[in-house]
Amino acid sequence: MNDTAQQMPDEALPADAPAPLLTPDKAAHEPMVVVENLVFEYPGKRVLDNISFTLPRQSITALTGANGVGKTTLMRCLAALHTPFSGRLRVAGVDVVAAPRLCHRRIGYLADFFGLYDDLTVYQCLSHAARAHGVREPQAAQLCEGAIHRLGLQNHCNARAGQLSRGMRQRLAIGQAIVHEPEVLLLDEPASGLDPEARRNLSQLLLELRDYGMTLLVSSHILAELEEYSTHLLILRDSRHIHLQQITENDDHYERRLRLSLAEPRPDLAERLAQDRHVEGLESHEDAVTFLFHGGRAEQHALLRDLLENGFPVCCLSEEKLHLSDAYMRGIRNADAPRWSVEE
Ligand SMILES: Nc1ncnc2c1ncn2[C@@H]1O[C@H](COP(=O)(O)OP(=O)(O)OP(=O)(O)O)[C@@H](O)[C@H]1O
Repeated sequence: MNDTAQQMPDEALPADAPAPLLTPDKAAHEPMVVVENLVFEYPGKRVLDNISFTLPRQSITALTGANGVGKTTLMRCLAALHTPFSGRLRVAGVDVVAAPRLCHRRIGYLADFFGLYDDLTVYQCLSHAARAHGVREPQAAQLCEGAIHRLGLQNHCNARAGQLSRGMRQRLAIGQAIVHEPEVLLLDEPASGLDPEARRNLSQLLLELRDYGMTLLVSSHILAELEEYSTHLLILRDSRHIHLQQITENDDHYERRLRLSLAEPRPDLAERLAQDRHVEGLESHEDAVTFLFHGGRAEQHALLRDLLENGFPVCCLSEEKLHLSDAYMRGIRNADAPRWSVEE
């Protein structure tokens, strides 16, 4: 589908128009998700008040925040299931408010409490979902086969949904959300109720979908699990404040925690490090110091060179894994941050 078609309101979309297939290179200049000044209200209650952010293509963003802050509401707005009071929402190049049906074809959405047709087989569930997204034969059969393969459901095709385990039901529900090969996948608490092995499989699956070209937004309260696959962290702090942070390396500049140890102790080490503007959150340990470093490889090299030139006997400078819970606590606490804060 070309860009002109993307701008068409839903009235111009034939009911039986085939669903668009994943085209990762389309409209590559625009972020995959663009939210500008989003306002949403339930009767008498404003839940989202002027929220703005963008999500890059092929990212996996962990959406988190306190219970009741509005994560599900935000997802439902993005999925064109809630109509905002005001604001601009574009997903995969589509204006969500002007063209919700077209948007549904570009998006896969898994609700926090999803239902399945328990009497249908796995294959029938997927086939029904594909057709509901406007896909016709023979493409529907091809897409069902693709989803079955991608989700490892080969041995369950003829099983009824009602007979599946919790983990397999979750897989099938994700299969229904991706069968039409959407560009954006929204998953609301996808890991709830899954055992550790099923969670690990889910993490692997989400990474594979990202590698396949999808952009994912995943809400969860379980930060350790989000950490396994997320590239970005989106914290809804309250109805008016949202914080976006890149948490894995996809270019040279990203926040990392470094550990530095010396061959012999130097009492002036902390003071020296604190002079570097890229260094923050210094902590002294028995045999090392750790700190957050906001800079690229060149800045890290400059820091090391400076220490060596000033006679610090550096014996090790290594990177520690940055825990999502640290990033979350800093993002949540950062009350002085602007309403839309971004950290890269
Ligand atoms: N249909 C509704 N009518 C009125 N208020 C609602 C409705 N749905 C949700 N709310 C309220 O809107 C706020 C945001 O709810 P939402 O479900 O989006 O939060 P959440 O961050 O997803 O919560 P949780 O982490 O508990 O799943 C809550 O205060 C909730 O009570």
